[in-house]
Amino acid sequence: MIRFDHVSKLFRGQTDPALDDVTFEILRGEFAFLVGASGSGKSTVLRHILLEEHPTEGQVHVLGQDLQKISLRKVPFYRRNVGMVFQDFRLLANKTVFENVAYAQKVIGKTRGQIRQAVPEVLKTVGLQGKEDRFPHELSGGEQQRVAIARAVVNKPAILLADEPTGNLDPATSREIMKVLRRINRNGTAVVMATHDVSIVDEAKQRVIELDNGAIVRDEEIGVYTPEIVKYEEPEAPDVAAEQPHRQTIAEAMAERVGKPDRRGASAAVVDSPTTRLPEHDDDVSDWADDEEGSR
Ligand SMILES: Nc1ncnc2c1ncn2[C@@H]1O[C@H](COP(=O)(O)OP(=O)(O)OP(=O)(O)O)[C@@H](O)[C@H]1O
Repeated sequence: MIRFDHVSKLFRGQTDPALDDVTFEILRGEFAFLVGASGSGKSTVLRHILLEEHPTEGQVHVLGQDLQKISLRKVPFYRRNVGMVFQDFRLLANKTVFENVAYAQKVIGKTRGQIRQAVPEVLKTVGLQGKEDRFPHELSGGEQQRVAIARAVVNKPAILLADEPTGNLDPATSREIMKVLRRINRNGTAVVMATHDVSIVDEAKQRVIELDNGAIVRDEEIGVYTPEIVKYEEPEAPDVAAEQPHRQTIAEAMAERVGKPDRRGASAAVVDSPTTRLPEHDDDVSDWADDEEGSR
């Protein structure tokens, strides 16, 4: 559905690439987080998917199309498949909730009847029923973001891109917005979300792709924001006794002197000796156990 093949991006006038040999694939209906420090390249990845940037090297395929081959004329049609939400909502201040969402339908030529059906439906999905006539300044931040999400998905795009959608919201409101995004994802829309929100990522248990200086350094099917650092542990002290070369016991030395009896005889002869070593074979161990028992 979304495939980056060795994508590098060097912005004009820059010496370091914003994307450095980035390769990944996001499947239909997947939910993936993009994480990484500020400037690591998350927004640049999203802007490539939205066809706002072109790679310096490599290819981006979305919905089976090589984006480099889409003619300028077809870009608006392509973008209907990709909804986008931002940290700062970007609503039209002089339009109501209904009008903000309806606008996305109007520009692609939907009829009034279609709009009258689709807008209330999507406002219900994002939990804004009853607030159709409010203006953005009459809404909380979380509600404004719900409007922005409704506007982004009203045309039923296959992909929803979200660039820090919870960046301006408190933790409880962020969680609510996450629920809305998960609901949209469950309805079949792939969601790619760039975020710095540690608890949102940790709680979601979804795919996590981490960028560092434009390169992918981690891609986990079910990831967290920061993987646990593996603690360094001192290696266990070696088992000195086990590593010592075989030292002849008194019994063995005596046995050697009087001819060569079997090992059982030798062991049995020195059962109380403090210098006796444990026998090396299983049959010898059971013999030892019997002898120990008997000597107590
Ligand atoms: N239009 C541009 N011209 C030049 N450099 C740019 C441009 N857009 C982005 N960059 C640079 O590319 C790098 C990646 O930026 P990007 O915005 O993708 O990072 P990010 O991970 O989204 O950061 P943040 O978390 O702060 O949003 C940065 O070094 C940035 O300065």
